[in-house]
Amino acid sequence: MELIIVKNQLEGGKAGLKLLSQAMQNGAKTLGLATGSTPVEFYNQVVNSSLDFSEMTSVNLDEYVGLDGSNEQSYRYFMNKHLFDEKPFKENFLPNGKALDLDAEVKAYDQVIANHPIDWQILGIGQNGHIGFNEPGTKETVTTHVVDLTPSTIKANARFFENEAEVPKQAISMGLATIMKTKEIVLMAYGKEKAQALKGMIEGEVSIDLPASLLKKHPHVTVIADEAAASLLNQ
Ligand SMILES: N[C@@H]1[C@@H](O)[C@H](O)[C@@H](COP(=O)(O)O)O[C@@H]1O
Repeated sequence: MELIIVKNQLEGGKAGLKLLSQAMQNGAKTLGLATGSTPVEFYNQVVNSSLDFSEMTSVNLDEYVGLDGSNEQSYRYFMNKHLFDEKPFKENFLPNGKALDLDAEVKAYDQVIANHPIDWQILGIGQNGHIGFNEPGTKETVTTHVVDLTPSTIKANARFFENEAEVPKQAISMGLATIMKTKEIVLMAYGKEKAQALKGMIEGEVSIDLPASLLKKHPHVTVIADEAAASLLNQ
């Protein structure tokens, strides 16, 4: 696991863009994308770059159950706004949060990923160490699945909604096994709220109590952290 410490999110976005450009030069065709506040500056950098995505495919990590793409809090809406409207891809996949049959939807999404193996995956990290929406205690072997969000994640994500009661209680998320299969991972962490999770991930034992720690077993992970997120590290 390689660690790049940057001054702030802007520098982190630039570092991420550099890694993405290299991956695309090396033939990456399918990008695994993430939402949340963490990758916003990275997407800004991408939008302002000369990179061309017209032959690229994207597969997103997750989506809230019950929200469709016209809902401003949906991850589809977020991705359109921050990236896809500005940089058209050949195709963009996200789980369908409005699917009537969620079992069928998770199977269909696994098939999408099987058809488009992810070359380069971007990740944020939850304050409790979740990646995607794989909360502590999730099985390491899961692929796409429906998740009951933990109270702490609902609370953390409430800032994007009018109030906490509006936050969906479930999401569809790529599983840990899916994430571990991606060829290259870039995880970004910014702010002191992420310092504890980052320390646990980098310096702690591999444990499902902190899902991001599994990434230690992945052969190609780069962590981009700002000074606040890296402030508890022993170095
Ligand atoms: N499902 C998303 C994750 O993909 C994201 O990495 C994390 C951190 O969010 P933020 O970047 O806003 O801190 O929480 C959300 O719950």
